[in-house]
Amino acid sequence: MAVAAAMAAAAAAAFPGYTPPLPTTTFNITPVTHLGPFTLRLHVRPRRAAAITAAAAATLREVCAGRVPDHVLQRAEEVGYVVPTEVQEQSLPLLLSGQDCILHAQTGSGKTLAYLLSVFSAIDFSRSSVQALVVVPTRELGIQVTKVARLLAAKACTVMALLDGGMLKRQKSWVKAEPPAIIVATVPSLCQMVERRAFTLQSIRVLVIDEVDFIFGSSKQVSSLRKILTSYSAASSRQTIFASASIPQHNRFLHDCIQHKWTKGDVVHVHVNPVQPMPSHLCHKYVSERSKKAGNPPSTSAVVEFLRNSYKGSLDVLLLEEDMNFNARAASFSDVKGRGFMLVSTDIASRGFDLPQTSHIYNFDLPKTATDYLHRAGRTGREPFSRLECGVTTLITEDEHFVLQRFQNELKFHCEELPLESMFTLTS
Ligand SMILES: Nc1ncnc2c1ncn2[C@@H]1O[C@H](COP(=O)(O)OP(=O)(O)OP(=O)(O)O)[C@@H](O)[C@H]1O
Repeated sequence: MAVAAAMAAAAAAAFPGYTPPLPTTTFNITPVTHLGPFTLRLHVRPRRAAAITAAAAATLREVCAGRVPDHVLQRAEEVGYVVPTEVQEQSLPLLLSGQDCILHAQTGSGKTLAYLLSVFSAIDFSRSSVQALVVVPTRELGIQVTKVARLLAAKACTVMALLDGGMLKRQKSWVKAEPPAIIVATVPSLCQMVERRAFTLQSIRVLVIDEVDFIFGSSKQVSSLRKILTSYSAASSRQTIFASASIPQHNRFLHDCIQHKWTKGDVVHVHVNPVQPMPSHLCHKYVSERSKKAGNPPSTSAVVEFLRNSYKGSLDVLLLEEDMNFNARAASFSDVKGRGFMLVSTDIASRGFDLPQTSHIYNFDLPKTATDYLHRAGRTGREPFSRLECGVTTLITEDEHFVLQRFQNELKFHCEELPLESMFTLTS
């Protein structure tokens, strides 16, 4: 279970570059099951926005000139997207010329804006038809991407979210009556709508699959994803963009893209920071805990209950996990965007979740794979705060040392042992 501890303000999520004043706070937590009588000290630091890429040669407006409508660029600037991040600088010239692309860059590097600008450059704002489709793995990521797309579109076109737990029946008649230009969808909701003939994907100009390795890795979703890529629309008639911070065996994936006609034959792999997949400013620590049993993390509800009792009145502790109903998930999600908080979450929040001011991640269990570790860690150290040092602390058992070492070798990062006594204060 990943525990993202952060002091954040909603405005920072919606308006990059905005820095609300934050107090420095140290929280003492007594972890729940295996740690018994210890107090865990959580430090939450205030952090200031860093100037993003002062050294970047051109502004976003210059990179997109003549390709992205002026009103979209205007909105982007108002929101705070002025200078392109590295992945945007590298990919936008290709994306805006209509090239199929695999965007492969570190977590929090700004892939969403890169592919959305491509979407806005390709759609015809005067046409009433579904022209762009962004496929996401989770409802929460869908809400986030929809929000950025709406922010950029202002009222120039409609962006509809077709997400699990949504009102698909009602949305079906809306899509038919007034087709939105852009749809952001999870795979099951999208397939339901297409199978019920609410709309076709024939007129799609841009198809984006975000967190592509995650969706391909789900046995439940993979056959539907293949249909979206090949049966419902043809690669030759659209621009196809895949995005993720991790594309294991990317050469093989590139080969498959061409072989299976998921993309055109001249698809480009934009790989930013290939040598260092993990953002370098993250500070990794681990605590070896003798009484902890591998693969036996405390339940989320136990952790939440404990933390809520410990922080009554001083800190909001929120929960986000798959088992919650969609309304409760939506409430938690909008709450975390609203004020300072500590979020207790399962891996549902480990992909794409963008809370830019998250400064600490606490892994109560060791993630199963190096890729999972990378994505959980990537919830911190995100643009525009990425130049500041952020921390990832993982509780492991003695048996898990070698697994963590394997992750370090694979992702090329260094994880320092945190002596138990510097992290815990004996309270009994
Ligand atoms: N050019 C820019 N200027 C300022 N902020 C930016 C810029 N581009 C993106 N951001 C901000 O950077 C943060 C991370 O962006 P985004 O969510 O797109 O990352 P990502 O690469 O998709 O990460 P992940 O792989 O974790 O999903 C967001 O808060 C976004 O608003």
